[in-house]
Amino acid sequence: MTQAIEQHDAAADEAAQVVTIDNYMEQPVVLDVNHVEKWFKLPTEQASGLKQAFINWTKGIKGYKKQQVLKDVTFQVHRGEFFGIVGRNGGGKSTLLKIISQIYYPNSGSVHVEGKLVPFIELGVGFNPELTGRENVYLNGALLGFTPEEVDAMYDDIVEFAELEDFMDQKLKNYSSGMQVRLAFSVAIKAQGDILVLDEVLAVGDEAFQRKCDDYFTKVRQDPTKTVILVTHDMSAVKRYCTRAMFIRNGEVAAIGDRETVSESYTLANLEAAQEENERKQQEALAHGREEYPNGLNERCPLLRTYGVSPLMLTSDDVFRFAVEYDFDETDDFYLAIALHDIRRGGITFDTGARNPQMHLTKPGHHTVYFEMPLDLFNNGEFRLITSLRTPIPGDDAMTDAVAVALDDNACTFVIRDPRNTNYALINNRALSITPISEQEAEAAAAEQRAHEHASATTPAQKHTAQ
Ligand SMILES: Nc1ncnc2c1ncn2[C@@H]1O[C@H](COP(=O)(O)OP(=O)(O)OP(=O)(O)O)[C@@H](O)[C@H]1O
Repeated sequence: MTQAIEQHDAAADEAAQVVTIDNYMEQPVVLDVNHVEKWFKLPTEQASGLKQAFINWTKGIKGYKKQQVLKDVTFQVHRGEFFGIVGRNGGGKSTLLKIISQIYYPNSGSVHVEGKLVPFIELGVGFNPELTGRENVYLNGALLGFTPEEVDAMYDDIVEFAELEDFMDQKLKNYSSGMQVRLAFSVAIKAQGDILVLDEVLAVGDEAFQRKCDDYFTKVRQDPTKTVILVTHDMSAVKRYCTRAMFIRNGEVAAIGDRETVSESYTLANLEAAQEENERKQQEALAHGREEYPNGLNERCPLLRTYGVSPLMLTSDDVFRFAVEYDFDETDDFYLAIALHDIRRGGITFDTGARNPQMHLTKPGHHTVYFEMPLDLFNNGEFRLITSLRTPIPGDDAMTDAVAVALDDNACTFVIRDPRNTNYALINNRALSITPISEQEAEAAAAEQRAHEHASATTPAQKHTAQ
């Protein structure tokens, strides 16, 4: 009995040490990034010879332009944290990881690392295709600063995790790319480092290996001595593992803090960027004419797009206002049909119907129409409005032809993020509630409903007779 209690206490102590958003500040800082700036010189005008170089110099032409990739990046990671870094392509995440891993040096600012850092940021670095799997493990171990004896001690573990027991004496060049990734990743995580730096590793390997990585991350998250810094585009990975996260946008820290807030800022930035990009493409197409039509559009209807007029991230209290821009010149009798697609849960949540009188359009040509939709029923989620332009089929009151559909970039995606919405259901608990009642209340209410049903089923004439 005493032993059982002791065991329980030990487990409780261990659990108490798991680093979370609430206690990470109590842990020592293991990565301190201070005002880091990084730029690259991109060549502009090549000097073809000494003479040209001299002429360029006299004219003050530098022959390169400075591309600033990181701007005043400052953050700290504490021991035991699982720290996520997110951002769009080209935002500077990999460059930051390379600076943290001392592959690049910053142009200004400083990085201080406490403990042994193991990077897994680019496949192939530290591996030689002409060597066997076994030799590569030792080579990589040496590059990470381990002695051959230390690699001996972890070798079996690495091979077992990679599930490559039968292949270790084959040359790496004969491995499939998935096998190479497995070996490299196994070395990185089984090497007994203090800080593991990973770039997009979740996107590699087959399903079974990913599950294994998933188990590993779940375990390492509970270990207060191991720190993980993970760059990913996968918001579900951020929400599953990370203590905290940081969003890097155009080389700057756009958001840092709890994983929900950061992944929301990232989602919003993506939605806004997609909408801006779509707008730009439309303008370009209108100015220069189209060579080919986007998915869903055609010569008859070269433009149909739905876009948010309201912000794209809203709460259940908001009303979402959006616009549908179209270009259709054939008839004065056509309709829009709008379907609301629930991206998170799947399926069409709502559909206006193909011949909704409110969606009847009468102006051919290039126009924009505006709509509003209250969101008070909905829970948190991501929703996409898919619009189609339809013409009635002559002689049929119900059927229509879909002339064009606003899909992909032409559809509009918005998200509802309301801190009051806590469950997964589509309809929020202010729109619909399920409340516990007693058996007596249930029986009494049901009896009343039955009596009411009976009374309304009885015709007035019968009622009269009964009286
Ligand atoms: N060695 C280099 N020389 C010149 N420019 C570079 C170099 N490395 C990165 N860049 C530039 O720096 C910018 C940031 O790149 P980086 O790879 O850090 O972004 P990222 O956020 O990791 O993107 P992704 O998600 O696509 O991996 C890009 O514009 C890239 O072209």
